[in-house]
Amino acid sequence: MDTFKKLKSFYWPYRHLFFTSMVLLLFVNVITVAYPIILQITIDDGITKGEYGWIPYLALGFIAVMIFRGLATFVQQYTGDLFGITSVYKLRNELYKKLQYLPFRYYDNAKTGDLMSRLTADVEGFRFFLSFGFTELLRFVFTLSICFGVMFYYSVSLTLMTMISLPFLAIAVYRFDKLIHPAFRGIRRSFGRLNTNVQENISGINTVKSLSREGFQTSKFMNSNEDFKNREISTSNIWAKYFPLMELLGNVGVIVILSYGGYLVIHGDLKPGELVAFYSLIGYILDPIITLGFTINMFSQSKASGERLLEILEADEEITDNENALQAERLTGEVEFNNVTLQYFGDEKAALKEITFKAQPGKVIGLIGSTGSGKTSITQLMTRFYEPAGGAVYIDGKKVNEYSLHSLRSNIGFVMQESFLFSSTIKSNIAYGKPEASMEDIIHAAKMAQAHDFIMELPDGYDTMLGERGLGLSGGQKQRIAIARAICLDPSILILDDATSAVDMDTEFKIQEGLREVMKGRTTFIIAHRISSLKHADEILVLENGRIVERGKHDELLENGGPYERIYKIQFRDQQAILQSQTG
Ligand SMILES: Nc1ncnc2c1ncn2[C@@H]1O[C@H](COP(=O)(O)OP(=O)(O)OP(=O)(O)O)[C@@H](O)[C@H]1O
Repeated sequence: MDTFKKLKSFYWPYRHLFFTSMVLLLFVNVITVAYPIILQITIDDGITKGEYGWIPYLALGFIAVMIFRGLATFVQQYTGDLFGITSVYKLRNELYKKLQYLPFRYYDNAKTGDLMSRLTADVEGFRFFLSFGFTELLRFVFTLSICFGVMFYYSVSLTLMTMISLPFLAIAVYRFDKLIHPAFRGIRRSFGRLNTNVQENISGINTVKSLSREGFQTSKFMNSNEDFKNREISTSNIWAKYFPLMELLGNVGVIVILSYGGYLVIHGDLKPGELVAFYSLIGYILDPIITLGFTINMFSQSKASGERLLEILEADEEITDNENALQAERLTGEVEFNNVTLQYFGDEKAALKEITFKAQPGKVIGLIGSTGSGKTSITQLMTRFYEPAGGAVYIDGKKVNEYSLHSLRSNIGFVMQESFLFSSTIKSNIAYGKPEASMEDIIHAAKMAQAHDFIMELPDGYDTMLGERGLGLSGGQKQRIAIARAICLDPSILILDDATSAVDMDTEFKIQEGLREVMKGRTTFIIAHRISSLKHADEILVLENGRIVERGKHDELLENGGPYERIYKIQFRDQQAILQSQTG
């Protein structure tokens, strides 16, 4: 019940709907028990005694009871459903909000398909229980207590005899629950894996097709599907074994009524009408007892779903605003790293070691080094995507964690290696970080990013709808829109992480010409593999294995005889080779 207790804040505010539904359920149960009682009176006081005049009145009473019951059932089901739907609406919103604020570290280990199945199938499983499961559990309690009450009133000994099989039934139900709960948890996990497979396959369809791995992907999916199927089969086996057993044990009561009840009637210890009423009552009791398996099953499923939802809700947000966080309107953009170390979760060695540098406002810092040397990691500490394990990062003389995340990040324009474009218009993609931006701001940003001309050539210009992940644009065009997006923020710090790697040299040159204008008054970090992209930087930091191994201006570094010079020579040699092949 811990899961339900923890999720209480989502359904408890709507308890009035739940209690209305429950009171009506009790009412419906009481009325239901009136049927066999009316039947008993009709037989014992009407037919047996020859008082036929009563029968039309009893029939009318019966119709009235049925109408009442129908109305009560309608309202009871409606309020019960509303209870589930409204609770889950709030839960779904909360889950989505939580996902927005979870740190990058969470996503490093999470799988999209699995998260999707939590937000859909698990939420739905939980709703189903709130709407129907609770009601079914209470129906069980109400029906059993009311029916047994009436049965005891008619005959104590016959009631006790009908209860003979109940302890066995209880054992069967208990064992069923013990098996079915883990089985359902397994099904939910397996479904999450299945979703992940589909999602990854669709997202990576280019890679799959270009490497002709369709067969491999299909068999990978088939394995997951097989696992899902096997789990479903083994769960349905549990059902198949226990359901008839529970039904059989329940039916022992019917046999007892017919044999022992018949004996009592013959000896005049029970009236015939009472025996008929008994027979109907045991029918009412058996139904919830037998479906108790189904209800428990639903309970188990929703408990498993609730646990998976709680895993998201309870995940540590880690990187949040500190108390009294500063709301900096506009930073000047002085960035300082003081002996910073970074260790990613699960990694044995540090990704950054003893990083120390200071970037004055408006300066351009170039970061170069082999892949995995830590260039991106440096920039991700400025935006607080991750926290350093040692040392501190300062912006405008204050530690980055002193600012509110919003004010910090809205001062930093980040163009990533692979920026994500949403399936909406180009205009709204550019203005994504600054929704209040005017059309002039958007066009200005696009012009700076050398994107305006190609946007104007598109049929709907800035109103062109982009497909998912920017489908319909070339890699270079997507990147230019991403650059425009960062510029649109008018940030005081601009980070270009391999931002021009997807464009040709000519476009790169043009973008850089434009960026030179953009960089004015902003501290800019350029991560690049091509020396040509950062040779004008005020300071170049050369990284190797998470350490700064060289620093200085382009000309100074060329004289150093270190890694920078080596990279330059390789790239220069390549250029020479290209030129020779073109001229020669
Ligand atoms: N989210 C992460 N979780 C765990 N390890 C990570 C994560 N991101 C980066 N790393 C590791 O940290 C190290 C530095 O990575 P980083 O991305 O900063 O390098 P980089 O110099 O930007 O490389 P590239 O030029 O390929 O982009 C690498 O060893 C990488 O494997």
